Amino acid sequence: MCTALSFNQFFGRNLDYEFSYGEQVAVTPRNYDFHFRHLDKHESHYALIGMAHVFEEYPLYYDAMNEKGLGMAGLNFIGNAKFYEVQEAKNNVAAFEFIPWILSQCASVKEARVVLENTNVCATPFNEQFPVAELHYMISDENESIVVECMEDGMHVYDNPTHVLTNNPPFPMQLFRLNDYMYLSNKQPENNFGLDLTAYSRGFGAMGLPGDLSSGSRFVRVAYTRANATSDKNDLSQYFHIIGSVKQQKGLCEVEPGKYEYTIYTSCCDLRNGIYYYTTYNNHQISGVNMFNENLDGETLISYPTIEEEIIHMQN
Ligand SMILES: C[C@H](CCC(=O)NCCS(=O)(=O)O)[C@H]1CC[C@H]2[C@@H]3CC[C@@H]4C[C@H](O)CC[C@]4(C)[C@H]3C[C@H](O)[C@]12C
Repeated sequence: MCTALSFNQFFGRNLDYEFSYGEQVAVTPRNYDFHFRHLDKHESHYALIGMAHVFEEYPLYYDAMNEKGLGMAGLNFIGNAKFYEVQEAKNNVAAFEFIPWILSQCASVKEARVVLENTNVCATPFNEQFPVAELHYMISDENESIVVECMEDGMHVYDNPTHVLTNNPPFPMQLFRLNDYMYLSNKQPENNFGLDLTAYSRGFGAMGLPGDLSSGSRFVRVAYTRANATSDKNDLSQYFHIIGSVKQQKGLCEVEPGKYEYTIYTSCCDLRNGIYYYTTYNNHQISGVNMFNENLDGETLISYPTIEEEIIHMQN
């Protein structure tokens, strides 16, 4: 399972899975040619930074942002995602090209909405080794988030006032479930029993907040956490705490005998400053790659391997 989060200028996700495809922080400069499969288009575009599986110098992005401060992440949407046949009147974009397509030309969610109207996301696989991944997407800038779900009955674009996304079921059902939890509160509850009862510890107001790892429960938990989290000059730290409310510890979700889904990495794009921060399961220290420290006018991909070993700052 995965979770995406946008919190003020910070945007990113937990990547939860039972194995890693081998990913790197990849910077795509403005003159890199994406060779869009169904489009005859090679022009200079916005530069991108994000987490990608790099295959023969091509970045298969999982989540990324561009130099204008727009972010986009793909999360599993198994059994519900459906991509389409090539359609003449539209811009045909393979599902694996969807993140580059949006981020290379849109500076805001508002602009992305316009481009989406004319986009047909196609079921063209990258190659035989990588069949089409069944994903849905969150797109955010500093102010707004939307969710894009390509399904049997067409492409849906939803406003996302929660600024979070998990996996199944479809987004409107996730949102509806919040109705069941509107009583959750950061304050102590009132006693409605007419009996002599006491709230004998702090934190009673959120009793009933789902604690399990299912997608629907993570949605409620992270939406509640984000809705109540305070914001100050330490928002980067706060971002990691909010998304940390739904991280997956190895061993808690067995997907086949002896194989466990866990949070492989957590990313955090600083949309204002072009810095891609991340932590990995075994390295709690935040690492960062600043796209503006690279030559963004180049043509070749720049990538940094993720740091997987714990780095501890010893003080004596
Ligand atoms: C497995 C991940 C989702 C994790 C998740 O959501 N876990 C919930 C589990 S649960 O389903 O809810 O139980 C997803 C997220 C992004 C994906 C890559 C996107 C680029 C590329 C697209 C190609 O077409 C196929 C290969 C490719 C490298 C993809 C591999 C894999 O598919 C990635 C990593």
